[in-house]
Amino acid sequence: MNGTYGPAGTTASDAGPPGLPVASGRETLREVWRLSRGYRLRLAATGVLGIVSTGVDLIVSVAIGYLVDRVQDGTADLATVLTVTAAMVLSAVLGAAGTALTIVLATRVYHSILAALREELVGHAMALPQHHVERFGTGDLISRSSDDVTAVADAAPAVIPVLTVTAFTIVVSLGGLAALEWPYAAAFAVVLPVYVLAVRWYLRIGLGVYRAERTAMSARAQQILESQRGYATVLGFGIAEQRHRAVMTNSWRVARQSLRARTVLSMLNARLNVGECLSLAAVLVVGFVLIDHNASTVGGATTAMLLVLRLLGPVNQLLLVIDTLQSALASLSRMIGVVTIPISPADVPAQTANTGVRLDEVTFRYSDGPRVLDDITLDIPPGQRVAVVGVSGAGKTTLAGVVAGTHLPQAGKVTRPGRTAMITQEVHVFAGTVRDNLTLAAPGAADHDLHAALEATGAAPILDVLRDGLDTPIGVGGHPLTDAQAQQLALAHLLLTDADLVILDEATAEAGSAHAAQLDRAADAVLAGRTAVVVAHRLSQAATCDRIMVMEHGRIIETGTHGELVDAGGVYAGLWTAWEAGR
Ligand SMILES: Nc1ncnc2c1ncn2[C@@H]1O[C@H](COP(=O)(O)OP(=O)(O)OP(=O)(O)O)[C@@H](O)[C@H]1O
Repeated sequence: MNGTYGPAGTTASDAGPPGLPVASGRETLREVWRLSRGYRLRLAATGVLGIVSTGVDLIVSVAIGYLVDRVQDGTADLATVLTVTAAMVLSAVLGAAGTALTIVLATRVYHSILAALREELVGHAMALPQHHVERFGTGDLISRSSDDVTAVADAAPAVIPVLTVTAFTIVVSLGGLAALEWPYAAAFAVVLPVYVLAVRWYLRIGLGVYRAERTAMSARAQQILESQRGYATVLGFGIAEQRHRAVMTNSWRVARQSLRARTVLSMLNARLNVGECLSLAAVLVVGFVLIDHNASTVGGATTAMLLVLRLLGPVNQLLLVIDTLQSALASLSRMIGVVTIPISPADVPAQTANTGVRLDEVTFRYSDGPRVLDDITLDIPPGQRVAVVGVSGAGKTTLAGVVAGTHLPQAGKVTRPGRTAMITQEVHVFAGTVRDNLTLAAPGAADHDLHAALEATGAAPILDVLRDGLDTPIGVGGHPLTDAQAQQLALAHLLLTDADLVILDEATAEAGSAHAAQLDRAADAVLAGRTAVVVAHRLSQAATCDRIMVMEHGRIIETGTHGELVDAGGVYAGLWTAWEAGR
């Protein structure tokens, strides 16, 4: 594991629950350097433009010094003043234009690299085995791919102009001071440690404070998410008050961390004021001594003061945006932390060209809980449709997850075809049009394919009630769909993906209802000609499968066709009798 787990830089009391890894400074730099691969030429060109623009801009300070000397020795005439003024205006305009262009170019590269990182983050998060995500908490993952990305993106307008201007101004101004008279550069250099110490103090304290703030925000997001997801449970157990208190506690933690961050910022400001005062005084004293010894002119001292003043502005601004920079860096290290989680080959189930499924002595448990799947071995030949039945809690959904590859077994081996698709009990409708939802995993599908899939799964009538047919927005903010419609749409989507192996773990539908019959027909259309594992909540569905596996306490206790199992008079026969009686 590359990253360090848990919120770096926080005290035990701040830490909250263990989270996804946070990348160290070195890892963050390495990853950013790697991501910048395609942009390095542009970055170099931006650097050259920045240095030239800053150099042109500094001509103003030199020109003012020159004018002071000409006025002092009485050689300044109107033509000289006008020429120097024109040169100053021109250099100021060219310098400003060049700096603006530098900032635009730097911002583009910044956002391109950020977009590449976000793509990698989302891709990596999707590839993480579900048990990883469950262990660390989806709230943290969501916070990193939303809040943290926003923090890094929002930092751009504040940070990039200052970073670009400061970096080039420091280099060019120090060079200018040294070229003027080295003692001027030395005077500034003597005060530089005050700034260095201020920055080091802030980096030492600030980074930890900002990470703690972000971590507290993640914990709060996780709390709120869990309370919302488990709303029915919260109401059912009457624990709303308790959940409310937990969210309040986390919100206070966020408030405390934010207060700490702002206090640290005020203390930084005080240090900056001291630095500014000392640098101006140092250059003034050096200028006085040099003029006194005829080693510099008044114009030279004026230029030196102007250069130092120019230097102080960006340096102070840089330290002030370190606030935003720190926050962005903390977010960046959290984003990169996800990217650096290695996905070992063991996390990816073995794939086979064969379209069948094989499980060899598979054992699975959730975290440190008891075994939910206990030494399961099974072989599903290509094209066979297998139903998994059993009482609630027997391990059916878990088995489906292991076959689909979303759960990684602790022991044993799973082999499945590459093109696998699954419908779980929670069908999610993405915000977008019906077409967007249907083509998510089948981007090349034409409209007539979409209509055919909807027809085959009995979902075509959904379009009749939608104003713009396939173009109607659904999901969050769009036309609301019933659970049954969402499920039918998911089945149509599954049909379009043309997977070799289909795993169905649909939500239960009341036996004998029109909805149940509809879903059975839709499932039939989707499963035709494919290898399939069906978690059969309706035994009518199991009865039509080629083979039935009965699960109990994480083990397969019976297997056979519907007829064989009914005749055998075992557990399945009992379930079937109860089912028939309930219809
Ligand atoms: N995410 C989880 N974390 C911890 N334990 C879990 C998790 N999901 C399921 N379990 C436990 O694993 C066992 C098997 O659950 P599973 O959902 O696989 O059973 P099932 O047969 O599909 O039940 P149902 O028909 O009610 O969906 C149960 O004891 C359940 O409490």
